[in-house]
Amino acid sequence: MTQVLFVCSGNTCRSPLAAALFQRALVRRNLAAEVGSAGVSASDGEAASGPAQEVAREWGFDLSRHRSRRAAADLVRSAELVLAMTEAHKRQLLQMAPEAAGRVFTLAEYAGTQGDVDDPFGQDLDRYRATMRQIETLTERAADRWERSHGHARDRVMVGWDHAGRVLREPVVEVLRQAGLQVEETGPEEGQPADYPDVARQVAEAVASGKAAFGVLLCGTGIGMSIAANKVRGVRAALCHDPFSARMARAHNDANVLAMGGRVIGPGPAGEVVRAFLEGKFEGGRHGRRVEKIAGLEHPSC
Ligand SMILES: O=C[C@H](O)[C@H](O)[C@H](O)COP(=O)(O)O
Repeated sequence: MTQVLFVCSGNTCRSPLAAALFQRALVRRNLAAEVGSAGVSASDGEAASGPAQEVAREWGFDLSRHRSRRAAADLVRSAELVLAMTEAHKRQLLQMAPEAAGRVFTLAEYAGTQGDVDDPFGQDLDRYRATMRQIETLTERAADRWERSHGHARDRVMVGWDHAGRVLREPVVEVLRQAGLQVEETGPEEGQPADYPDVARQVAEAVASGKAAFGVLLCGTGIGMSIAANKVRGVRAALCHDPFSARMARAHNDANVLAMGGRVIGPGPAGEVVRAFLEGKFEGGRHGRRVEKIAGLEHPSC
């Protein structure tokens, strides 16, 4: 499966160059992903254009075996991330596969900036080189972002508590460490009070920014923590006090924060809930569509 798909018009120049540069940026970061490219108006089976092959060679790549393919709806739907060279390509992709909303960006947008990647088609070699440099800058930044969400952060979890949730801190952290995860902790010392929104905010922002793969929040009931964490864009906090709910929170809701209450559940059962949360795997499919709709609620249209 193509995990990261770069898309331009004909898939003979910009997108194969971007795929090659992004792949190299990942290798340099010790990361691996299936990277591919396609074109919204491509014919299948065309070689990369002569000048594209030439600049690729200058940068140390061999595009001679590249063959173009059309960015069909299935390909777009199945990719984890789709990076379009221009806003127009992005619009076309979303028209073709609206359910991919939230996974389709322009390359510049995903790289934290804006603008289209220039099309050098029919221009001299210097224009191709300029485009290559532009893509190189953007793919480096895109790889940094990919690393934040897929790199070492994959093993990092943040646990936060207030005075009433502190009782669960130890069993929760122990289960996470046993699972081989790196745990970052935040919360008051024994006997010190804390306002749960302050703690929830720290953990939720770490998750939303990709610094932590997920978070665990502990207060008296888990309710305040879950309400507060869910105010942070990109966070899906689930309040769970039984293993079934915890597993389903991952499987159906792709929850990235687990909230529990130290006045509701004991240390042993809390450990079981964390184990179930870790075991749960997001099922995608119809659940993916629904999670996209949750994300849509974060960007009201009026
Ligand atoms: O939802 C909120 C949490 O359960 C808090 O931990 C709780 O409200 C703290 O209450 P108190 O300040 O009375 O210990």
